[in-house]
Amino acid sequence: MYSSNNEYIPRTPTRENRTPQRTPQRTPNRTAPRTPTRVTTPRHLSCHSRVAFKAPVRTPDFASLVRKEASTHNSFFAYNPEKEPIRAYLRIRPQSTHSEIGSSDPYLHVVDDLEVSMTPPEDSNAYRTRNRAPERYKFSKIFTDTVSQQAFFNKTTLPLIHDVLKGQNVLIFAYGVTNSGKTFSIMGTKNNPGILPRTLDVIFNSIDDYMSESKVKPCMHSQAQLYTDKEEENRDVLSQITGIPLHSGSSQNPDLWDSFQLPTNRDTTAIGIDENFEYGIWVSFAEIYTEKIYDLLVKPDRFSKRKALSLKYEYSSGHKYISGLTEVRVKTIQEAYAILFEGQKNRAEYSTITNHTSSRSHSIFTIKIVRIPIDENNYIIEDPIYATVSKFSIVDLAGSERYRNTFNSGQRLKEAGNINKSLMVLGQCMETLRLNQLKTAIGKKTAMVPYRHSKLTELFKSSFEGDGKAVMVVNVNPVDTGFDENSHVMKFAAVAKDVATWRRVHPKLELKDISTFVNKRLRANTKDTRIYHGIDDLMKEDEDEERDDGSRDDDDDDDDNEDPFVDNLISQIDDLRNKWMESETSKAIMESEVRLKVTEDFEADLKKMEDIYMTSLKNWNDVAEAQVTEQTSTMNEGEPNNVLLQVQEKQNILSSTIDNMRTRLNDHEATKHSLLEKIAELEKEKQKQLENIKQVNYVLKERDATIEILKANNEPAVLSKPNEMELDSPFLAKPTKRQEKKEKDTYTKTETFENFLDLRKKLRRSIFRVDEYSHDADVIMTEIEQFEDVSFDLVKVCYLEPLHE
Ligand SMILES: Nc1ncnc2c1ncn2[C@@H]1O[C@H](COP(=O)(O)OP(=O)(O)OP(=O)(O)O)[C@@H](O)[C@H]1O
Repeated sequence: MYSSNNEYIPRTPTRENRTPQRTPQRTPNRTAPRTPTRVTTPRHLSCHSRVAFKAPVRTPDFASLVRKEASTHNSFFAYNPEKEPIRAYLRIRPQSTHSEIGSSDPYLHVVDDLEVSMTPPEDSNAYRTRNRAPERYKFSKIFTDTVSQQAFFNKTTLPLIHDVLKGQNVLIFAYGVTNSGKTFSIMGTKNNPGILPRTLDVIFNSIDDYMSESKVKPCMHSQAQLYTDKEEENRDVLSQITGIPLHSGSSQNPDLWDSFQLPTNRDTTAIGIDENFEYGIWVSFAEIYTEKIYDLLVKPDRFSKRKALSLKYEYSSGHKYISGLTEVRVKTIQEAYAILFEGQKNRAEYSTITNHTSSRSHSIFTIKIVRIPIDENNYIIEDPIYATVSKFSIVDLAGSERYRNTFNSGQRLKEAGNINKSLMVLGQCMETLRLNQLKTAIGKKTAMVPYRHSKLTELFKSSFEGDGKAVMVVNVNPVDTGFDENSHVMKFAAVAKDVATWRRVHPKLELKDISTFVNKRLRANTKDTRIYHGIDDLMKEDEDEERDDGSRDDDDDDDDNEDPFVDNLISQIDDLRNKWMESETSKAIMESEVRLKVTEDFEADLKKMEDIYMTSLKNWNDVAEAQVTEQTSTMNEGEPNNVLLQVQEKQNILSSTIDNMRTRLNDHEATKHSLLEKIAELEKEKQKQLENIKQVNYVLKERDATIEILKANNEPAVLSKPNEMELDSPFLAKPTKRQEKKEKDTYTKTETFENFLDLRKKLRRSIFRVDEYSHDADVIMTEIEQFEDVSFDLVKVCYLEPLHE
């Protein structure tokens, strides 16, 4: 189980009476001898994804049905993804006795168990080109130079062995620059073995009596199949590889393997296994060099070209595997070591032949564990369809230093380029996976991860994408390696650590209804029930070191029956509880993120609305202010505000206009009335005057007639005085003295008067022929008007009106 900071926390021991023994041999004082029906509890066995059963039916062709279903439907496998972050463990190499002690201060400081800080020294590129502040990096756990191989293995790898024996796939890889201690961490030395030999030790220690003899073997990525007849004949692959004659009893005789010089300091740990299975162990050893995959269990031949292997696709799982890679069954730890050493020897020979150091290639040691189920009656189900395959890949990567610092031409450059390419692609994959996680969290489309750009990532795609755990060991050598190189390594680790892989949760396999037609073999009742001191005991020591509170689980006292199956169940419950906690936590985090997002969105919307409102308000204010400013600028102090005055003035003008209009309307009415009255009066007056004019005309006509008569008689005209009626005429008003004088003159000045008459005649004529003499009429009128007291109006009234009548 793992805490939030990815630290492996050992399950609290459930039995107090377990002794923390470290011998690989089982203690002889085993209690409760095993009966063929070992477990009475209904068994729900964890099974690998390849085989999933809900309720197997007793039909002869059930297995073929399952096979068919498995090959056609991926949905057949229950898929329950769980978050599984990549753990990154930092290991700091101790200063070697040969290395020069630098004059400057060390740039790497361990802050605590989880964090280091790196201060760029003055001679580093970072100091010259970037921020000079210390860089801080967090890890799942930091191991300083004093940590032993055993402690390092217990913390980093032991929990993974537990997982792989339970059917999970695991990948552990060491990353760092050359000479940083990768090979030391993975392989170790004869007296101080590293992760890989210890893993083999623990697996063999744990499996012990449950080593499978079945004919089921692993194939492809995670499939199982039976030996073919031909393979059956050539089963001694191990003997072929190692050159040591092998016979059926060899695995029982470790003396045969003495030449391999087994490590002196072997790991004696054994962990609890599920005793409902037998375990077959298969190992392989490969190398990736200049983007080509080679089998390290193939003996080098100086005279023929080394054969590169290809990656192939396993349809049912969607993952890739190295096609044609030798997989050897190992039944004892000696055999396993023999294969390991053989592979290492071949690697060294290859590097001599091809003139490269082994640190220029990636080495991949794979342990495949085939679990063969045992049914309630102690029968081994020897059918590959019921077998599960899990694998533990241990990878020692090539040095991550950048080639421009080390190489400059030819094969070295190509080699370095390819090493850097695969490591660079690994980094890109990690970065893309990390970004994809973020994108998924916010509902964005994810990017394609560039696994196919290198063999290394293509092969381990499955480990980063839901087919097991991935663990990274980051090695640094702060004394001999420069700041820049290690900073690069740290940055890679920081990205990889943020990647959460998703792993399958295997469905349960119910074995009690298994078909009678399945190939079964009664399991030899080899030994009594064994007592193992499992991972709990092992971790107890570390726990005591770390947590000195003296607390122990209460249920230890009640738990007297030693039953690995119960242990397993408890372990599963613990795991489930942790997963439940994790899922609850992630759910809560997700909920809070959603809430935060919704709140932020709302806030953003409100802010937008507020902005729009404020902007328009500001615009209005600006306009008003501009006007006021304009006015103010032209306004003297103490003067009233012109805008206001203008408005008031406009209002006043408007109301006075309305008043005026109203008054004028009233006046107009009054004027209209008065005018109408006046018109009526004038009409009356006009009538009256017309009457008078008629009479004057009549008088004048008479006078004319009289004058004509007188003229004819040459008698001086004697004009009678006008009568009363004539005197009443406004035109013949009572003459003034001057007028009297004038009249007198007129009468006396006959000639003038006659001119006048003449003119009058002309006038008559011209008016009579209006169009023809209109011009003359005007002239005449002007002349007439020259006479005193004679106006056009008078002439008109006197002479024209009668004409029109
Ligand atoms: N934790 C350690 N304790 C003691 N010695 C160590 C430790 N780590 C590394 N060394 C020693 O440092 C030297 C270099 O280590 P190692 O060969 O493992 O480096 P490397 O990173 O694998 O290099 P390369 O990439 O070239 O293979 C070895 O002599 C090794 O024994």
